[in-house]
Amino acid sequence: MEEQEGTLPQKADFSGWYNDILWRAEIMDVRYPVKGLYVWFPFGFGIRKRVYGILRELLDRDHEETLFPLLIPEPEFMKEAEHIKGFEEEVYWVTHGGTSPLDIKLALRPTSETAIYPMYALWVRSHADLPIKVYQIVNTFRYETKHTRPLIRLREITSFKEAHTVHATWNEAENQVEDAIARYQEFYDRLNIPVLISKRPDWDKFPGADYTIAVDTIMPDGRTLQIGTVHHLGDHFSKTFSIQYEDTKGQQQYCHQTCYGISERSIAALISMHGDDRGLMLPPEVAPVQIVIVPVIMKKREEEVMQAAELLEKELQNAGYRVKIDNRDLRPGAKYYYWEMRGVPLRLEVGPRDLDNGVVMGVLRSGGKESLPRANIISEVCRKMTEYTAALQTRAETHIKDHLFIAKEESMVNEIVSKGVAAVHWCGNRECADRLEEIADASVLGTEVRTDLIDQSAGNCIICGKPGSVVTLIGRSY
Ligand SMILES: Nc1ncnc2c1ncn2[C@@H]1O[C@H](COS(=O)(=O)NC(=O)[C@@H](N)CS)[C@@H](O)[C@H]1O
Ligand SMILES: [Zn+2]
Repeated sequence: MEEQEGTLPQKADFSGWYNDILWRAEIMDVRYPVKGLYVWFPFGFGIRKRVYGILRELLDRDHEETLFPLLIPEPEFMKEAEHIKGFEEEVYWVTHGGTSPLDIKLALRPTSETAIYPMYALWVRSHADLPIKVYQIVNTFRYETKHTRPLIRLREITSFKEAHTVHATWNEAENQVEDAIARYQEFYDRLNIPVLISKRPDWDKFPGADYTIAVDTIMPDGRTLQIGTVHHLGDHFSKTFSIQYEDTKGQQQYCHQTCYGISERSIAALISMHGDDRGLMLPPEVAPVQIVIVPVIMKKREEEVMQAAELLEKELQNAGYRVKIDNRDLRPGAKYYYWEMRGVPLRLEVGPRDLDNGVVMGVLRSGGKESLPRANIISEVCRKMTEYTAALQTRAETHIKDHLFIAKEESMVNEIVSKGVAAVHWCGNRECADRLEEIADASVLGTEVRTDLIDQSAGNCIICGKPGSVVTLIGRSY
């Protein structure tokens, strides 16, 4: 990629920073000639590969991965009324095969319920076939009319992980919902991304679901980003698609289902959460390059330094690290800038003086310079990576604390949501929510909030004063 001119905007100008870093750190090329469709640069794809590698590791404990077709025949897509209402404005249609019009037009999956569930009706016969826990990681298509944005709001969602499970009872499906939430919490913990988990209000649940639990994070500009959702589908879809099993008494029963999804928004959150004015800051587990070695070339001892650097690279590679030596003909400062932009956790500098003293200079991307004894460099690097990950985790924890505020009265809400998420008491009726959303110019994110950061005891509705109201999150979202 051609060297980029200019400098990365300050992170305080988050929108400018975010757009700029996507190409300056070679994540996504936004120049593709279709609105809402973007191209992964190989470096960005290296991050995606490792992020989704963690997701697969967590799901593969007790799910099976598979693949369903992209194209959905109109009759199947149009079967579930609420689902259609929720997606009819967003679905793309294929109407021709070559020059001949298709007798049945085909939807590009916006999500795959109506592709998968007719097949589940064939797969499920008896109690013994349950539970089914299957997921796929595919591209899906949604004709988003709101402002599209790379990794945040795409028309082709390139990395849509969707899990679809089938159970004998509503309660078993509810247990699966809880299990999925725990898995998502574990996934975001591994990425050091702090999340707020809450139950979406009824008018904002997934079309066709009984209820939706959402995983939100707070972006640097205080707006929330929904980075995962878990839906309890009850028996809505099983009745529509006749997914039934014969129970132990020989009775035909409708199944109960869940589905839960994560997209490349997880990567938008990863970039935004940890990045700073110098670029990305990646957790070691997902960094395409974990360590960069920069040899400090002094004319007379160049040969010796390069040999030492190559030996060090070998040793670290054998220890399992993703290492690169940067021996380009560039000033050291230009090299530091280049790799800091790409979020490399640890830089090791090797110069003649370091050789004489038997040390290697270690510089963590999260800050801090320390000369490390060359003799036990492997354990030293491991120690530094642990220190680095702890720094990311601390930033994550303070980030939520710094952006979540209790609002005791209406007048406080507007100020709070301009820089974070407000926690208020809400009686649960729609009029109060509408009034609240109007005052705050924000939306009700959810109730039954899973966090120990705020006192969850009931209080008086912030709008109508009704006692026994529940703690509710209000925020401005992407
Ligand atoms: N246009 C979009 N661009 C990027 N990510 C999106 C987009 N629309 C939704 N998402 C992400 O995809 C997740 C799942 O989408 S969803 O509509 O909530 N749920 C489903 O589609 C269910 N079938 C679960 S798989 C959302 O939580 C959100 O994080
Ligand atoms: Zn009220």
